[in-house]
Formats: sequence, C-alpha cells, structure tokens
Amino acid sequence: MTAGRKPLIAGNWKMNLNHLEAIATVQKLAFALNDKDFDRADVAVLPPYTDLRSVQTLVDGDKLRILYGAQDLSPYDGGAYTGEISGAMLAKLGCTFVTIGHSERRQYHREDDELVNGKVLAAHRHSLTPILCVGEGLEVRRSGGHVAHSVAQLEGALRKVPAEQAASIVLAYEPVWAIGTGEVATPADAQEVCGALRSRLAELYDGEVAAAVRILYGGSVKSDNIAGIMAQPDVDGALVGGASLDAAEFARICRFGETSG
Ligand SMILES: O=C[C@H](O)COP(=O)(O)O
Repeated sequence: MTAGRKPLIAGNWKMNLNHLEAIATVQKLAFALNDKDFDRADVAVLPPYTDLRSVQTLVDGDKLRILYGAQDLSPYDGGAYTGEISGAMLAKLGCTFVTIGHSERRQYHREDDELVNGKVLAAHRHSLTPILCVGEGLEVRRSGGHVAHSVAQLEGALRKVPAEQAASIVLAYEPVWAIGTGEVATPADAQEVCGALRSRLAELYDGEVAAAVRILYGGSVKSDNIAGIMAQPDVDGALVGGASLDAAEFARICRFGETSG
C-alpha cells in the first residue's frame, strides 16, 4: 500500500449466493462498515450475473458506498452469442468493475491471452474497470518462472490498450496454487510479483501509468493474513474469494484485519 493509490478490497463470490442471499449479504456488509472504512478503502462485491440487478437496486435505494461488478463479460458488444453478457448490459446495471482472465476462466473455459485482451478492450468500450487477473500455477512457481509468466500474461492482456485506459485498470496477482487452498503466498511473494508487474507497466507505458494502477493480491486472503499483505508497497488491496461470502469476515478484511474502523 502506497499513499496516492486508494486500496481496493473486492469480493469475488464466484458461483455462490443467489439473488436473495446476495441482498442479505450486501445488507450485512453495509451494516458492518462505516464511512471511515469507505474513506480508507474502496469495497466491492463481484456477484454472479443473476444477482446484479438486486444488488444494484439495494445499493441505489439505500445509497450504499459499496461498489459492485461482474465476474466476466463477452468480448463482443451484442449479437448471436448465446449465453454471453455484454459490457453494455453490465454498464446499464451500474457495474463499476468486471473481472477478466480469472484463472478459473483460463483453466475451465480455456481463455487465452488473446481472448482476455478482447475482453479488456470490450470493458473499456463500456467504461467498465477491468480487474485483470494474472498468476502462475504450481509447476511454474516451482520452476522459478512465476514473474516471467505473470508479466507475459499482463503483456498479452494489454495489447492495443492505450496509456489512458491502462492507467485505469486494476490488476490482480493470483498465484493459482494459493486459490481456495488455504495456501497463502507470503507477503514477500506477493510483493515480488506485484512489484515486477508495476515495473513492466512503467516500461510498456510510463511511470505515471505504473504509479496509477492498483494491484491486488488474491489467494486465500483472510482477516488474519491481510495486514502483512497490505504492508507491501506494491500491493494495493485484495481480491478475496471464499472469505468474501461471509459478510462479517469480509468486513474485517476490508479493515485490513483491524478490529474497528
Ligand atoms: O478471485 C479470488 C481468488 O480466486 C481467491 O480465492 P480464495 O480467496 O477463495 O482463495
């Protein structure tokens, strides 16, 4: 965490919580957080598509400071693409963010860098902020290729993305071996890759872009390990999976593990 970049804590619900459960969870989260918490960090939830309209109605109706977004989008803007959801549809639902290139999409849906790049461009066409995920699997980590692997995914995703758009993205470094496994990367592991991603942004664009981009860590983040991660200079927040389904625990994470806001 470095002064000048507001931290972001985003909860990726994955394929959990229906729209009624979403309403209850967002209400609990809003109740658990206060203005001081929201001044200190942006807080976002990333529910399944089917929950978004309910979350929008609640956030707008109660004027909540909770941000929200989707977990994916189509690279296309409309047409005969059965099952897909466009950036325009998400923008109409008031989404701020959209997760792109999550390792579960790369692994289970064979998304490659070219498709991820198409989705980043689509998000920008509709003024959505991509939360662009990169990160290595266990074998790559064991062979010491984790920095090169994550940097290559970043380069692939940002092809043809101009500087002013690159400056507004959020990056998430998620080592695949730490996702949902309870195996958390050490704060030094997170810093090593997040720092390298920022340096590469400075080379691809310039120092201003590199300094503007928020970089999150994701992988078994909990209220008892977030503080060490947030203490790293190039880590600006967290992308939280399992622990974001429990509003009280997620609120503690949003406070970086401190007991009161
Ligand atoms: O998007 C979130 C990550 O995949 C982390 O998930 P996790 O916190 O359940 O390990």
